[in-house]
This record gives sequence, structure tokens and C-alpha cells, in this order.
Amino acid sequence: MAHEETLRVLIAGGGTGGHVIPALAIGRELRDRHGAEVRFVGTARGIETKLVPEAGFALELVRSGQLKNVSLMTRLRTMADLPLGVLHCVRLVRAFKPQVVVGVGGYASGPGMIAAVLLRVPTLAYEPNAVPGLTNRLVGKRVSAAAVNFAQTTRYFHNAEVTGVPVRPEIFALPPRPVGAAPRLLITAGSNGALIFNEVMPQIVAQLLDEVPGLTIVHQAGARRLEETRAAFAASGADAARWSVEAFLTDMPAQYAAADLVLARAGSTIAELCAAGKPSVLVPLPTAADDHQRKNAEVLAEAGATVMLLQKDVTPESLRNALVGLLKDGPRRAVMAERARSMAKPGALEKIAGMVLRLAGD
Ligand SMILES: CC(=O)N[C@H]1[C@@H](OP(=O)(O)OP(=O)(O)OC[C@H]2O[C@@H](n3ccc(=O)[nH]c3=O)[C@H](O)[C@@H]2O)O[C@H](CO)[C@@H](O)[C@@H]1O
Repeated sequence: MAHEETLRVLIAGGGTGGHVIPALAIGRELRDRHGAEVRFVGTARGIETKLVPEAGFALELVRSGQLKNVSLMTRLRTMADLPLGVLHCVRLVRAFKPQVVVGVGGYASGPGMIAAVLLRVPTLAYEPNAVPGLTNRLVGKRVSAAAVNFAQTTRYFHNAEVTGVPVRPEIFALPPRPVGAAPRLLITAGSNGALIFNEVMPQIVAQLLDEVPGLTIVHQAGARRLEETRAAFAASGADAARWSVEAFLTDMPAQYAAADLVLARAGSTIAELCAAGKPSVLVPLPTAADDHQRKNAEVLAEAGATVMLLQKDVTPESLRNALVGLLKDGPRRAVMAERARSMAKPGALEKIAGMVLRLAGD
């Protein structure tokens, strides 16, 4: 890269928070610390349509869909859209002339990375899961470099480095819970909420509030199921002053800071649980491609940093037992918190940005 030339980076991918939130962290780091011009490629159906413009970045929308865990019709449509998406991305790359294309996973990542590989633009793949998604498995050996979260993931890629997942810096530096504070349970399930939590929690909320004195609960239900979940909580008869049901939490660092226990899925949220040093109960999404959420959760469970409960084993009783057991056992929570914290990987963002800068320099 010529000395006076501005660094231009195209970030492709999106869909859910697990792709868009780290993508934005990478974009901000490159823009704010390294003066880069950063543009995004996403799809109209992803959360990027809201979050990327809010963060002040340009977003181009391409057509791209899902290939795994969808109906044959959807798969055929995705296959038909792929050449169009790749062509669109080829035009974008030719016009913007990025020195590096970063693929963060999710729908638009496929066409964006394929276009970059075809045009021989250096590529960086970002893979937060123990087992890569379809796009990253397809392009993994063709990328210039890859940033991954788990050592066992490096084998799917050319030139992979274990950087960790970029986690908002404030999550590493949360204030401790005040001594004697009333216990708080946070339920979060990626960007869309989890049907299983929305169905089971209303059945046990009243009992939890009875059994754990002073307990308060924040339940993130996802936008689609907000009203019905709120109604089910209300119908449970649980004291409405002690629970709230939200679509999407915009202040996760504050939410983690206020929580004593987190019930969650096992996407990149687990990197945040480690950074925050929070004990958790994880219920991996069973339909995640190649069961990658279970593999993510197992890494934490084996280290004693979480209690993993498989969705097939979730009943009102099993979930209540897991939650009450931990909410009543401060010393056990403290051990889990410490184990989680010991698995945190600070500096992921700087490392990933460093990889982009090196690729741009090559
Ligand atoms: C349904 C699905 O396909 N999930 C995938 C998606 O996870 P998904 O995006 O659903 O969830 P993740 O746990 O990866 O990330 C959620 C992100 O959104 C933030 N957040 C979440 C809830 C909320 O109310 N507010 C908020 O800000 C979290 O702090 C976190 O940064 O990408 C992950 C990373 O590739 C995969 O492991 C998951 O399998």
C-alpha cells in the first residue's frame, strides 16, 4: 500500500448480532484508530440494515440467502441468487478498490468473499464458532488469513490465528456487583430471542421469584415474540415489578454488569460472558449449523465456566433446578465467574485490526 493511500476495507456479512456486532467493532477500530474508509456489504433481511447506518458506515445490500437448515425452495433460491450476489460484489469491489475484504460470516459474507477471492483482493475470514459456517468452510483454504476464537478451528483455514472474538471493551471492565445487591437473572438469546426460553420462563417465573428472595429478571424475547412472551409473563401472576420482557437490549454492558447469572444461547455471547466474568446456564441452539453452539458451549462447560443444558433436556423442572441452584449458591457462581474470566481473550480487536493492516501492506 502506498504511504499516502487511505486504507479501504470492505466488511461483508451480517444477519444476526453475532455477525454484525463484531463486524462493527472491527470497522470502528479500523476507522477511528487507523483512519480507514470502511464500507459494509449486507442483506436487506439482516440486523445490519439498522445497526450499520447507526454506526455511521455505508452499507450496500446484496441478494443472498441461507443454504443450511432451510427448505429446498429456499436453498434453490439461494443458489439462484448466488451468481447475482457475487456479480454485485465484484462490481462493488471494483468500484471501491478495498485493499482488504473481511468476511464476518452470515448471508452476505459468501458473495463478498467469493468476489474478493476471484479478484485476488486479500481476504480475512472471521470465525467465532468452534466449527465454521458454510461460507467459511468453502472459502477457508482460499482466504489470505483467518481470525478465529478456538484453537481447534484453525485447521479449517489457511493462515489462521487465534485472536478471540472482539468484545466491547467496557465488558472487560464491568464494575463488581455491589455487596448485598438483590440477585438478578439476565436471559438473552442472541439477536432474535429463543422460543424455548420464551415458552418455559413464563411457566417458572413465579416459582423462581418465590424461591429466590429479591430476585429480579430481565428477559430478552426477540422482536417477533415480544407481545406474546410479555403476556405469558403477565398471566403467570408473578410480581410485575420484578420482571421485564424486552425485544432487544441495546445496553448489553450495563445488563451484564447488573446480572448475577445469565441464561443464554451459545453464540458469540459466550465470549462476552468470559470477558464479563459471568456465570451462566447455556442452552445451545440445536439447529445451529453442524451443532456449532453445542461445541462452543462444551469448551466452556469443560472448563467449569458454565452449566450446559441441552435443549432436549430442557423442561420447566430442569431449567428451574439449574437456575435456582446457581442463584442460591454464591460461592459456586464465584468459581464459575473466575473460570469464565480466565478464558477471556482481551485484545482480539487490536489483533484482528493488526491482521487487516498486515494484509493491506502485503
Ligand atoms: C440463530 C443463529 O444463527 N445464531 C448464530 C448467531 O448468533 P446470534 O447473533 O443470534 O447471537 P450471538 O450470541 O452470536 O451474538 C449476539 C450479539 O448480540 C448482542 N445482543 C444480544 C441480545 C440483545 O438483546 N442485545 C444485544 O446487543 C450480544 O451482546 C452479542 O454481541 O451468530 C453466532 C456467531 O456466528 C452463532 O454462533 C450463532 O449460532
